[in-house]
Amino acid sequence: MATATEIGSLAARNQPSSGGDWAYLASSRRLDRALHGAPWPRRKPPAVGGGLVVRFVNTTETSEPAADHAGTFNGPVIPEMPNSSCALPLNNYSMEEMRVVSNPRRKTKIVCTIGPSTHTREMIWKLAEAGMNVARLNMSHGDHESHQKIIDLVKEYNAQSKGNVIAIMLDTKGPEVRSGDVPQPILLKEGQEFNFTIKRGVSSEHTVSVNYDDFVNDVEVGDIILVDGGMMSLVVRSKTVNTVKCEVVDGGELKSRRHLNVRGKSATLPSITEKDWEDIKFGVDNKVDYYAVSFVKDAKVVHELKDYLKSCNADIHVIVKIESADSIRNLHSIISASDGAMVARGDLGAELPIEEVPLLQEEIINSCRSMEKPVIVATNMLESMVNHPTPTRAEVSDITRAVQEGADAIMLSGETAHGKYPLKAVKVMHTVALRTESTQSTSNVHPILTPAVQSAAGEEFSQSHMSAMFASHTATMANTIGTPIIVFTQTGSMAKLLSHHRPSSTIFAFTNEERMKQRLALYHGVLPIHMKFSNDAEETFSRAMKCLLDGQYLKKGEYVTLVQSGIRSIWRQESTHHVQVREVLG
Ligand SMILES: Nc1ncnc2c1ncn2[C@@H]1O[C@H](COP(=O)(O)OP(=O)(O)O)[C@@H](O)[C@H]1O
Ligand SMILES: C=C(OP(=O)(O)O)C(=O)O
Repeated sequence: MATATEIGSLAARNQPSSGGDWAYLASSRRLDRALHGAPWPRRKPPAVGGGLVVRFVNTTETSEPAADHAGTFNGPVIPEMPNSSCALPLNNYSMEEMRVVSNPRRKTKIVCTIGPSTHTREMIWKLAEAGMNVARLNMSHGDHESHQKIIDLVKEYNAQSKGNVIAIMLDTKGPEVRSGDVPQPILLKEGQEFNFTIKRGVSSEHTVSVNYDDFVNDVEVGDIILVDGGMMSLVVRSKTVNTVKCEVVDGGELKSRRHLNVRGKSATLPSITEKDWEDIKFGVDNKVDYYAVSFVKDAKVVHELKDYLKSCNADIHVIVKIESADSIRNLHSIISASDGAMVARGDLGAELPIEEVPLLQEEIINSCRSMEKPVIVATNMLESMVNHPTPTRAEVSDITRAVQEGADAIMLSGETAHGKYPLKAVKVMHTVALRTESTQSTSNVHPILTPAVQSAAGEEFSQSHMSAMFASHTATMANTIGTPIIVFTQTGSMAKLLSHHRPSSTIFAFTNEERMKQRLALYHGVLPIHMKFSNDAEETFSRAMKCLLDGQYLKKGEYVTLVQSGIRSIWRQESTHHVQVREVLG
């Protein structure tokens, strides 16, 4: 174990970067060379993480289907070491990724919606290697058979890869209103009359079905109907028993199953519909990791779902989608009842004025952060990449903003579900997130102190107060001395708490629960690793160190912060929490 003197000298050698990586690059002739294609000079990385590291990297190209030619980002997963009980992915970087990074591992996680462009074995593997951390199944599309195939493929990937892990998120359709299926897109022209009917199966030049029987009752003459969050819009001119007659305001191509929102109104449907309950049962049967619950109006529905899950002994976490005026009104209670939230900007920006969306995004992220819940920013992040191989600069800024605001994860929807360039989209997301994170030195990442930590002083200390305090201090200490954190967890609780405090280096979360490894894939900065725990603490620690050394995540002589804590005590007899700084021995 490192002595106090050793730790002191460690801190002195590792000042956090202050000027930012770009400032360093820009002031250097290396920028010239980078722009003109000359090779980068090799530079010795500092002995311990925390300072700037110029990585010299190899070009990695993989063969891609169709139009998409992205390189791998998480790198190939190394085969299991003969003498090691775990294996980890190596970080291989493509030429385009050559840049100054202070930490080569991305902390912000990437959620990919799986659809027709990506539902094959080959594409799921490639998405995983390109940086996908969570696979999202949107139950608004496809059937149980097609979703089952995707779940089986992700599980097969997880079983094979060992070093990498993909969590599965089932997104409920919810009480959303959609137009029906159309054999081919219907062209809507500004000024023309167009009708929505509650009769099923209608699709003509002038009329399409709506999947919601009360649609005619809910809308009024003068209401604005938004298609696909405003890509097209219509004004209601009159109604009959079955039909809403409109005039097209902004035209476009109406495809199958498009979102319909009435500006300023929520549908009067229950948050969890009959179809949702069937899909939820399907999720229980398949042991998915997360539900993303659409159109949550209040905390009651979250409690109802959680009670149901408890009754079937299902350990599935509930992410609430914040996408309606009602969910904003009840934001605090909804998030507090949940296990995390998604800023579902598509419907949010249709129900509420679009200029509110960025402000609400920040508010939702801050609410989640203050309640120690993970938060996902979703929708349109790289929308132009559905059809184009490169993003708009505004989209790049959008990713940067979500990362700077502290989101745990950022999400791709159509980009990976039905886009032409799914792998390139993941690659862009990865690169932009990584670059943004590289500018976030410890000095500008302020952990949000939770009420538990803030109120702990002077109050009676509960176990959860103690854990929150402990995580906060551990993260601060690891930042100060510039060490990675190794945590041993059965319930995931201490890994999540540490993630909440956003330490500057990776949190290696060792768990003996396969399920926990999958769940932790969503959390900011956490690299989950499954490993059998021994009854002997020392034996387990050295297995973990060996595993990280084999995976080249640690080097001999480096220091690590090693944490034992959490709800269920492992190995500890007298202390409730335990942190040590250790030197990695070869
Ligand atoms: N499982 C699926 N099967 C078929 N198409 C899908 C599937 N998942 C997503 N898509 C397609 O990708 C698009 C974007 O995905 P997403 O944002 O999740 O859906 P939406 O915008 O319709 O809510 C969908 O509109 C749909 O065209
Ligand atoms: C993510 C969203 O929901 P969905 O894609 O399920 O409609 C959204 O509305 O932004």
